[in-house]
Amino acid sequence: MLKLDEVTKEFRIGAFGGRSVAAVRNVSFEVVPGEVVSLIGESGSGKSTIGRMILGLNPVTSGTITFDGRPVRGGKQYYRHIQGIFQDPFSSFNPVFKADRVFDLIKESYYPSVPAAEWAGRVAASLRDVRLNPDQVLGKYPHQLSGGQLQRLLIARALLLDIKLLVADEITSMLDASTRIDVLNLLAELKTRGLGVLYITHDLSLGNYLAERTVVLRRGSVVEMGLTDKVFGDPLHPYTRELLSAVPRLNRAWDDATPVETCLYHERGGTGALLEAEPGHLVACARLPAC
Ligand SMILES: Nc1ncnc2c1ncn2[C@@H]1O[C@H](COP(=O)(O)OP(=O)(O)OP(=O)(O)O)[C@@H](O)[C@H]1O
Repeated sequence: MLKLDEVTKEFRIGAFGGRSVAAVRNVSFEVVPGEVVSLIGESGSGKSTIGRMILGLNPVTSGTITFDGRPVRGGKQYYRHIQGIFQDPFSSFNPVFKADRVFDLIKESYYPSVPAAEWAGRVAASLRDVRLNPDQVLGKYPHQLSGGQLQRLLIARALLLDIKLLVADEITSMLDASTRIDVLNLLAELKTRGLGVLYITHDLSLGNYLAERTVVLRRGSVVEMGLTDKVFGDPLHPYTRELLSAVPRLNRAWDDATPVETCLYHERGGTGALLEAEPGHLVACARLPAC
């Protein structure tokens, strides 16, 4: 369904754009229908940049991103199948309009000929799908709804389309613990309907809870990926181990703590490409500059 092949993103920086910074380097992975893939890594590792490229909001510098075999192109038809939901639900709503205007916009763009009564029925069904009571959320302004309700409203909006892939970028990080679990359970339920989810998070426990497969990103490069059970149960890259064992410590950054001398592959002539440690479990050499 979604395939990233050697995707690199460089941003021009500096006063006249004279320098560039590589935010994402040679990243390849796939998301298939009915699967949650979690993309994890510390702040600045390139997770959101990948999400934005998939959503057609940032162009790739090199490599390809394809959806059902076709390159990402943005536009109405693309967004019929792929939707993104972001960390701060309030930023997705215009505070001067009622929150349910997001449904009107979908109707105007995609279903102009659907009669109003039928559309109201579809909206109500979609809200119930995300366990919202239409009577409690329709007709309200964004500030009258909670963050969790707004996130679910956005998922309900996506469900009104013929959605196949949801890019969920830190969508639970602003929610309280119980609402977070509700939204995660909702995502878990959606995948049973065949939806693919790219779940972007820096919170390892949430990725573990939800995802069939996990991609670990460090400084724009994939350092390890595979079945979540394998990556979490038998982490091979020192950075993954450090992430998994990390208890926040005020005076110590992850980078300082990463022991690169324990790389399993360097002595075997690792080239920077991911090596298959066991079927479906890939890991990078930890001593190479890209790591
Ligand atoms: N428009 C931009 N121009 C220049 N640099 C950018 C731009 N967007 C992102 N970057 C840089 O790219 C790198 C990756 O950023 P990105 O937002 O993808 O990281 P992230 O893993 O999502 O971080 P966080 O978890 O904090 O959101 C960072 O170094 C960031 O400063």
